[in-house]
Formats: sequence, structure tokens, C-alpha cells
Amino acid sequence: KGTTREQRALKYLKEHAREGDPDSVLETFDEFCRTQEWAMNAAEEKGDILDEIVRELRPTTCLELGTYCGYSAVRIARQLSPSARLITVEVNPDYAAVAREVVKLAGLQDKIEVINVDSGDVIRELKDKYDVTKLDLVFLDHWKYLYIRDIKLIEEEKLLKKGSVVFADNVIIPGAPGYLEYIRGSKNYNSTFYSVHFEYMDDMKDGVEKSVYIGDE
Ligand SMILES: Nc1ncnc2c1ncn2CCCCCNC(=O)c1cc(-c2ccc(F)cc2)cc(O)c1O
Ligand SMILES: [Mg+2]
Repeated sequence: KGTTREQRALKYLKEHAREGDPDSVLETFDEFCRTQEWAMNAAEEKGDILDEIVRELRPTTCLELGTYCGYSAVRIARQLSPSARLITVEVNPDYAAVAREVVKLAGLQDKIEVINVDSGDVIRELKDKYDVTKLDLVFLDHWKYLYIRDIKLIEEEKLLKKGSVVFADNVIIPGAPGYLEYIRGSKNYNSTFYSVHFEYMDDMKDGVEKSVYIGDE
């Protein structure tokens, strides 16, 4: 099998999803992960919470760290208003290539920009190179030990404003203990923990953390 799991998922999406229809792409990806091969998508209960956050917040500028195949990028962008956009960062070139195809299949290439770099490098460039003033929504879903490094970078760059939401996946499995301690200990955030099932596994529990920035601009 010369193909990777991510390439097999993309092939399945191209064969079974309705082009230009984000909902169809997500449903089809979930079907693939339930019937063919598991993949680390922020899906099902995690996706439902993400949907609710985007619906309530109506963010203009979103940042996602850890694109993987673009599942959560599509999930976020399908609810964004016409002028809103999502910048999603993926250090793995193979994942980034598949994600760009998934975004195109969903017809969301005008709202989503996939950047193939390490998150640590892009955060410092968001203002100058990516014309970002403030981030309304940050979704942390890349390497778990990097969550704390990157939230500190985002704070240093003064990219958050009162009401900005930082949403973190996998705070139980694989876990992000350093991040949880930091964000829950910080007076600049109000954090809420949600116990959820691990993606596509009905007998495993994970957790996601929603933190609202209340600190100084
Ligand atoms: N500095 C950077 N910047 C951008 N991308 C970057 C990066 N550094 C890395 N990446 C690229 C992301 C690497 C994947 C991150 N996600 C994960 O590692 C992840 C793993 C599991 C999982 C849990 C238990 C298991 F048994 C198996 C898998 C579930 C999930 O929901 C996950 O999100
Ligand atoms: Mg995840």
C-alpha cells in the first residue's frame, strides 16, 4: 500500500463527498473514520462544542494550530461570515497537502489559508505578514507539549482581546498538563472543561478546554 492513511481518506472524500458542500465533506470524513480507518479529527462531541463556540462568537479572524487533514478547519470555516477567515498551521508537509485538497473539495479555499510551517514561527509574523490585528478564536490541536509555548507567544504578540476564545483539544488524551495548569492558573482567562468522548471511540473519554480571554488588551 504505497498510500498513507491521509491519502486514503482524501481519496474516499473525493469519491463519496458532494463537491463544494462542507457538511457533506465532514459527514463523509466521519463515515470514513467510523467504517474504514480512524483519524485524529476533532469530530463528534468535540466538533459539536466547536460549532457552538463559532456560532456564538461569530469570529472574524481565527487561528488553528495543527491542521492535520483539515477536518476542523472545514468545521470552523463552514460557519464563518463572508468576510471572516481562518489561518490554519500545519508543520507536516504531507498533512498540509492533503488539507489543502480537503479545503478545496469543501469549496472553502477563500476562507481558509493553510500554512505549512511550525506554529512557533508563524505566530510572530501574524501581524506583519498575515495582516492580523487580533485573534477572535484560537484552536489548539497540534503537538500537545507546544500548547503552552504557543499560547504564551500569542499573549506576547498581544493578539488576544477581551472575549477572544482559546479552545484546546486533547487536554486528557494525549493530555496537555502544563497548558491546563497555566491557563487555569491565569487571571487573564475564564476556563471551562468539557468531558467528551475521544474521536470515533465510544468507550474512551477525552477532554477539551474553552478559555475566554478577559485580560488587558
Ligand atoms: N509546531 C507545529 N506547528 C504546526 N503543526 C504541528 C506542529 N507540531 C506538530 N504539528 C503537526 C500536528 C501533529 C498532530 C497533533 N495532534 C495529535 O497529536 C493528536 C493525537 C491524538 C491521539 C491520541 C491517542 C492516540 F492513541 C493516538 C492519537 C488525538 C488527537 O485529537 C490529536 O490532535
Ligand atoms: Mg486533536
